[in-house]
Amino acid sequence: TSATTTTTSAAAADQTAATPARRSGQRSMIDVPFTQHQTVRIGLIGLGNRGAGMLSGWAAVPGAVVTAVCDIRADRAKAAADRLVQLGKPRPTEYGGSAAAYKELVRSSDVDLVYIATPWEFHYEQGKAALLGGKHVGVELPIATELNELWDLVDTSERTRKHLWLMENCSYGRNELAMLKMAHEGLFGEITNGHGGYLHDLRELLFSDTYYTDAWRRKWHTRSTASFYAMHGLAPIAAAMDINRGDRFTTLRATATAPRGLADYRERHIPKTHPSWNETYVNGDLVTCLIETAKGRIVRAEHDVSSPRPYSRINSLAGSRGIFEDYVPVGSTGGRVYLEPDHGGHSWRDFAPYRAEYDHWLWKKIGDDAANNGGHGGMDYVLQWRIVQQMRAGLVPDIDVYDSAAWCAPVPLSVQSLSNDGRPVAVPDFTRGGWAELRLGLDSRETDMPPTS
Ligand SMILES: NC(=O)c1ccc[n+]([C@@H]2O[C@H](COP(=O)([O-])OP(=O)(O)OC[C@H]3O[C@@H](n4cnc5c(N)ncnc54)[C@H](O)[C@@H]3O)[C@@H](O)[C@H]2O)c1
Repeated sequence: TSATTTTTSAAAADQTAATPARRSGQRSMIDVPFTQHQTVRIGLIGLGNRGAGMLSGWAAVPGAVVTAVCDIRADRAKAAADRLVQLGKPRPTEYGGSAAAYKELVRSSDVDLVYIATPWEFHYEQGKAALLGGKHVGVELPIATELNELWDLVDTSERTRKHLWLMENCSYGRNELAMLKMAHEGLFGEITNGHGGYLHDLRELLFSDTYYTDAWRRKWHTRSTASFYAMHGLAPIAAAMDINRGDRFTTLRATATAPRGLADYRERHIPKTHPSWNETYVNGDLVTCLIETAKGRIVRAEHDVSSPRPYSRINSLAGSRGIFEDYVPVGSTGGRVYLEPDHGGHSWRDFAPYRAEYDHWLWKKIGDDAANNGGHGGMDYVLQWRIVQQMRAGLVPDIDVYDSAAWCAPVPLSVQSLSNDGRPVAVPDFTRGGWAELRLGLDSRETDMPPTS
């Protein structure tokens, strides 16, 4: 089987010969530090559940100031500005009232960093516009949904010399970062495989008339069969495998189950007069991607938001000396391990002592602030704090445009593979050969936040 796999994958990987050449004026953004910013001035685009939820975290980070807020719904921009004033912060400029209002924000001279938290369909155009406006850009998941768009964001970042990255908060999860440190310290031996994903029963929210604005997220399920949003679980596995930092994704093959969950939920819970009854759901409930790497590792990335089940990002990593599994009911951290030579007897051990020993410096340093200031157990604030710190200190970002493009590529590649009977398709090398060199990323060395005065 493995011989067949290798041959098929090699054939598919050959297609990466199609990597477009860099145009003149374009240079790699690998290891490019931010220029130093005394204060990081932030402009927010999209102030719904996520954008509004991240507002107080941005405002709380030392050295950050929110100078601009934008939403197509002007009342949301005003509410965000009012909230900042309530928090004792300066009133930001409000942009809103039209789909194009964000274009003024990205051109404004008092913004260094644009944060985009609009529906998926706007990320590419808004992210690109922010780069062209001379801003660094943090984009919610995914940065784009088509391969040509991912390439264009890479190219635009390389031309404008500004960073664009995925706001992958789960990369900063405490378990994920401890797992990363353990991987880099060799506790799993040679890493051979990992699994991650996004398994979140969103059915009630998808059919809510008030949660997702204009039900944008449900509508994606009427358009294509794709792994829309596996990044939360995929990115931490990619980091542990040094993807684009010593290894790279080479091929992807996908499977999808039949779409059953949303229609079944609608049948049981949604009145026949509801507009959703005009919709047909085509995305498979469980979409699985198997991604192979240049070093022969396999990653399984899953996406399911339409089936009844407790939440999980899977988050499991294994190698020649041991295995970690998250989201299992063992101990306080929810994780379990089995590591040679310490463990034997085919029985799992609690992850808690390992998490304590391999706790990432970011959590030791700002874990308490994170717990007070942010959602998702504090990892949102750790991400915000770290970005602002990197911009102020003039550091290289932990997550760059190449990481982001690789983690989001399964969205279009799963469509390609599924439309081709699940055959492997080549994953582009967005680094154009720069992937092979080992370099630090999320597993960073401790640095201090520069003083605020
Ligand atoms: N990282 C995480 O943990 C996390 C959590 C939740 C959501 N998200 C992501 O955040 C993004 C937003 O999701 P949400 O749940 O907040 O959706 P939402 O519908 O609550 O919010 C989207 C907002 O964007 C605004 N908007 C739409 N078009 C716009 C435009 N052209 N210009 C300016 N504003 C515009 C809408 O009016 C709305 O206020 C999505 O990408 C989602 O996947 C990430």
